[in-house]
Amino acid sequence: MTAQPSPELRVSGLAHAFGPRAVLEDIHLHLPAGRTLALVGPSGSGKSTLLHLCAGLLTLRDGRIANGFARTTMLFQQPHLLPWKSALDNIALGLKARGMARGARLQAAHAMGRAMGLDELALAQFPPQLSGGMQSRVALARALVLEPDLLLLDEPFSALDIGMRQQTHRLLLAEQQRRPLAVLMITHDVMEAVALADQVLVLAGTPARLRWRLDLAQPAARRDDAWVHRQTARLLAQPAVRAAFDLPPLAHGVSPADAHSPADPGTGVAVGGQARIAGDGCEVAL
Ligand SMILES: Nc1ncnc2c1ncn2[C@@H]1O[C@H](COP(=O)(O)OP(=O)(O)OP(=O)(O)O)[C@@H](O)[C@H]1O
Repeated sequence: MTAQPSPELRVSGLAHAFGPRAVLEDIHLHLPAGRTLALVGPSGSGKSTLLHLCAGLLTLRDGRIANGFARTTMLFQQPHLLPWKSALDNIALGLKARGMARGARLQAAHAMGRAMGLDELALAQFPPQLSGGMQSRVALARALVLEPDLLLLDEPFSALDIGMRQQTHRLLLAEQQRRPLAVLMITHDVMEAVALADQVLVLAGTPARLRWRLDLAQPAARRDDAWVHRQTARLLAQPAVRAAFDLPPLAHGVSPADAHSPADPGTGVAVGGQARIAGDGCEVAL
């Protein structure tokens, strides 16, 4: 018997335009099962457009998107909960749409809601009675209860405070430890990308292209705040990344090596150009 190949999402040579306006150009990415890929970039650089193309919500103009995952679910910035249904019923909605019997779907929704840190009271309440953080958890539970193997995240944690955001990150990572869930996320928060992702891609320009790729080998569950701060500082010290975000060059004498972590230096690569990585002994030219 031959083993089934592991599913993956592969984007090759993607380009997109809205009318005459070219938005994305020459985009390549690869997301295997169980991994997390984060897209960061300035506002208007096409992150949502790329995510929506991967979700099949927009028609691809050029290039190829091969999504080998069987179940893809997308989580939006707004929780989009039904206000007249309890949190529990909101979590169970997708299962209902799948035709699962009421008893079974409520049981599965209850277990996922509890795993997402929602107590009995919260599960019985209606969305307007819940805090923004709890609403986000309900939305995450509603997505995860469908057991997607690819989760597309369109900044769903952006409205959360830092503590709530970190708790939600832990819940997501716990789910990824349970099963090989692949995550493609976009975020404005470079630190969030570095905290969660195995690979960070920086998108910028008009039309936007991938400008930098950072591979992080340290498992996300083992990254602490200090590690995340160091890696983020190191990423933001790269001239190509600074240019992407329109940040001024660093003052002379400040080196990305200052943020070097011997435990896991990560590997940064300028996409489509020469890359010279200071401080980690890794030099890659594409
Ligand atoms: N449906 C649309 N029709 C026309 N132009 C669009 C449409 N959707 C997005 N755009 C334009 O495409 C560009 C990329 O938008 P997109 O929302 O993908 O960027 P983004 O990086 O996600 O931005 P942000 O970080 O602000 O959410 C922007 O200039 C935007 O105005």
